[in-house]
Amino acid sequence: MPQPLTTDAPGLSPRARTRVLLVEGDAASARVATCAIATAGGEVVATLTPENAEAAPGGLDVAIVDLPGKAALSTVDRLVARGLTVVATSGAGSVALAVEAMRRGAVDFILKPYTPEALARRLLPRFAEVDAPREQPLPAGPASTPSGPDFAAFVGTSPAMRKVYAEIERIAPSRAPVFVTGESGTGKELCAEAIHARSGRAAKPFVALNCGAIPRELMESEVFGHVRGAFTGATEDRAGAVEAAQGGTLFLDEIGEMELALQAKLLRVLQTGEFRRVGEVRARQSDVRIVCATHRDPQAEVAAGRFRQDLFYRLHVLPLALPPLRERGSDVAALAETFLARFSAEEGRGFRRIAPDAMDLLVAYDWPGNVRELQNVLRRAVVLGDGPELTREMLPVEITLRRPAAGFAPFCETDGIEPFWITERRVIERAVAAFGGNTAKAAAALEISPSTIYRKRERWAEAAKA
Ligand SMILES: Nc1ncnc2c1ncn2[C@@H]1O[C@H](COP(=O)(O)OP(=O)(O)OP(=O)(O)O)[C@@H](O)[C@H]1O
Repeated sequence: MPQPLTTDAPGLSPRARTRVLLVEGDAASARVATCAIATAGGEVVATLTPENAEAAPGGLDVAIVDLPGKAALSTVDRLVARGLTVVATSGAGSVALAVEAMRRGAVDFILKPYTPEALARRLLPRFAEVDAPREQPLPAGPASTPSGPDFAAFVGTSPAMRKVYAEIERIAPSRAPVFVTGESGTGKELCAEAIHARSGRAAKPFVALNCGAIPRELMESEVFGHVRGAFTGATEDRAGAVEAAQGGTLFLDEIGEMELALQAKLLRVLQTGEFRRVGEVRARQSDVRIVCATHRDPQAEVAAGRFRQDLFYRLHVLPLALPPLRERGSDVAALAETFLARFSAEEGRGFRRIAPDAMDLLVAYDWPGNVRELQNVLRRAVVLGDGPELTREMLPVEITLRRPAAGFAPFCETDGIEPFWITERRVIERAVAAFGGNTAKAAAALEISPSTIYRKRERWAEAAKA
């Protein structure tokens, strides 16, 4: 009889944590999911591959089941029949499979690839449901305990973010579309999740599609589904994200990357609720709330002819602008401490605090890649170093170069010299801020084209992600 690959984690009280079965054939995904389960307050009792899922032990609360193909649906059936709360996961392009899993009793599905943080956020309410009287768990581990989120999954109490939280509360109950703008990594997806969770649709699916990450030729099928024979490789009928999100919320990230022809079809959904699977004659009726997001200036995209004006006005009913991290003051420190504690627990390191001079550098840095960049900096420091203190030497050079070190000679020849891209970025960001975030006006004042600014920003954000 096949044996579980992993058994009870030592030192965890089985009564205190949600007992989870992980059915996952891919070792890398299993590692990410295990981190996420611990962060959300669960305990992986067994990790099984889909082939040996029959070996699941008793006493489980939740099963997280990857669906590599149709055959795995029978595992969902068996686990649902055993009374487990089943959460399905699947790779891109498997939306139809996930829809079928939900029809068979799975309570949620989560598209891969996921980060540990994103998966943990989705699992947390499910774990809370199976053990309602239990207190909301905090990440386990040796690091200092983070204070937890301040609103939904957001950390931060700066005036700029309090305004965002109040707006989310106000707009969540409406059925109208929401248009979220903000630089890359500011938390636009988190925002969409918070809106969904506070809406009357919270019990229905939240489906996120990143239009920038899906190959153009597959996009229509991912959004609307297709029928068998619609194109080469379409061997069966498949539902798309609109159907998967039926009754719930569809989050379209990087909406500006959607082709104009597809934008017209989305407009029709917004006007009449109608859509067609690719290759299908009859129209279907949808009931989804659309939240979309872009890191670009949408008005400039409309002006440049890349975004349909009629669609823009249909979507831009409830606009929500997320401030860049550099405008959130002390949130940087709160976020850094939260991430240090979280990553230290996940990576089994003993970090407990950030040295004051390292914290000064973090707060002074202007974070072009925003919260995601801060996360990456902390993750890298935790993985490469060890505690108890995170010191300035553990920070990357673009952060430590920001200011001369204490005791730096006042007239040293190299004083104030920095890499060209840092100077360039400062000039551009200052111009954009001076024109209230209007990239087109900032570009005109700098006598460069707006696309140069977009390209450079993308490069800085990519560098921050690397
Ligand atoms: N205020 C916050 N508190 C805690 N975590 C945050 C906060 N804002 C963002 N994050 C985290 O930072 C990461 C980036 O956030 P998210 O994906 O929502 O950004 P985004 O604006 O959608 O980025 P992109 O434009 O690149 O798609 C995620 O892991 C998210 O959980």
